[in-house]
Amino acid sequence: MNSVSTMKHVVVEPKVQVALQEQNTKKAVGILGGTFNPIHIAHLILAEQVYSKLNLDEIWFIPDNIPPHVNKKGAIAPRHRVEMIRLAIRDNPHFKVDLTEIMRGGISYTIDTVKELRRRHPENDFYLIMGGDMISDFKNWKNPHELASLIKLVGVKRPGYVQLCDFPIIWVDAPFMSVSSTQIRELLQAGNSVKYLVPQGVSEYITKEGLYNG
Ligand SMILES: Nc1ncnc2c1ncn2[C@@H]1O[C@H](COP(=O)(O)OP(=O)(O)OP(=O)(O)O)[C@@H](O)[C@H]1O
Ligand SMILES: O=C(O)c1ccc[n+]([C@@H]2O[C@H](COP(=O)([O-])O)[C@@H](O)[C@H]2O)c1
Repeated sequence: MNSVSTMKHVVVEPKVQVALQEQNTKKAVGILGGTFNPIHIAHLILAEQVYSKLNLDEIWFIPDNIPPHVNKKGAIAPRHRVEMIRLAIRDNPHFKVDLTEIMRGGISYTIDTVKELRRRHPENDFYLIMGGDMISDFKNWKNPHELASLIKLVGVKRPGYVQLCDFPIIWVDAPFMSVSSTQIRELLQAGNSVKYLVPQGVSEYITKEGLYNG
């Protein structure tokens, strides 16, 4: 007997039916926040691995306006970071860029973003994707307990970081990648190539706009 004919004999209460329908119609969206200064291959690879392994419908890249971390302030203008994300994801129909944080302005706290996204998109079920460095630091974020109660947390391990966290994390395996935006900025400042570390369109944009020159 196949599963479809088995299902015919299962009586599902109306309340449960609604819950099941809601579950099935909600779009599963992974959100990856970052400064993306600039976006690089590790961002793209980890996003694709999470998309595929958690069977999500979309991944939204959310560039921050002003990053909460003091040491991250002074990133290049949002318009350049957004354009580089657009160029990096243009061939991938399930990757999107979302401008919630840039439009809101000010310091980009994730709790504010998650609340705004849940209000504007009740049709979606959101998953917050974080690299291992973010996971280690998560307890120091603004309202971490409330945040963890509003969204599922997804972690991708990152070399050099202790992946300890008291919050429930869905860990997704991805190739261990030590690439970082810092490393790319340093290579560019020293006049070295970043070919293959960022998509070709991003590398061309950096050259055309003269970004990250020494
Ligand atoms: N190599 C990597 N492995 C796993 N996660 C990563 C990696 N690079 C970035 N991430 C994750 O991607 C998200 C956005 O990262 P972000 O834009 O800060 O890039 P970054 O490379 O960490 O930048 P920077 O070097 O400027 O600190 C964060 O959750 C971060 O942990
Ligand atoms: O909400 C917070 O308190 C908070 C503290 C640190 C980082 N974040 C978010 O984590 C993401 C990665 O941050 P960053 O600074 O490494 O680019 C980005 O979306 C930040 O807004 C959020």
